[in-house]
Amino acid sequence: MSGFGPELEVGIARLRAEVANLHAELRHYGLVVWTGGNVSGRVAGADLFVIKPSGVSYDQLAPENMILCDLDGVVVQGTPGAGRSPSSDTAAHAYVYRNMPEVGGVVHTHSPYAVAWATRGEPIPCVTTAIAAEFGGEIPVGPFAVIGDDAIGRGIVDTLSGHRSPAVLMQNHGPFTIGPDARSAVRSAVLVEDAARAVHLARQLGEPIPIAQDALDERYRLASQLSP
Ligand SMILES: O=C(CO)[C@@H](O)[C@H](O)COP(=O)(O)O
Repeated sequence: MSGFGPELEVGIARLRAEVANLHAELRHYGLVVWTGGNVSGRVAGADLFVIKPSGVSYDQLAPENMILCDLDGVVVQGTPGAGRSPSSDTAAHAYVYRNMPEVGGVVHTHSPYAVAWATRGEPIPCVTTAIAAEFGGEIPVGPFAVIGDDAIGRGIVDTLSGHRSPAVLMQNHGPFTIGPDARSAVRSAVLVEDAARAVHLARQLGEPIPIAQDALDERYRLASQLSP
């Protein structure tokens, strides 16, 4: 126990298990290789989040080695997993949690089709009903930014604030997704790769047909109503 009070301890323990398990989904859908990529989740009722350790094999990820951080990305000492460094993208996740209070989960992957679009700095156009439903329009591109300070987080927040899309393609890097919880952010990470692949394939055949704005809006509205 780390002195947070019993209710918070239970919440943190549940989130550790959820975040650890969700990493298996990244592998299941082929979104990551080696130790790249990361999932985090905000602790309900506290200025804390849980994220994976850096450089640890996916096979070894477990609730007890997930790392608890404050919203500045500083590891909470004396908690399980605190002996390791948190994922190298921790500062970006922390920036998002600090600046987007509605966000409860953040995911980053190097899923190959989405990375390919990111290398071109080209938004993925909304040319399927699946893209309209999940992203409500094109999937935007964020600025080029390197790891080390708040630049990646700022790029995510600046691009996604007020945008329907829960996904941004950070230029020359890859997709970051957000959601009300970690599972939703993982779902968007899966769907952004699916969109990137489908539109890439469509372009091999010619120029995809755009969806009329009113039809796109209606599809998004319906999907938002049905969304769990
Ligand atoms: O793209 C990057 C770095 O921005 C990440 O995907 C890292 O590859 C994550 O690795 P860990 O530090 O989490 O092991």
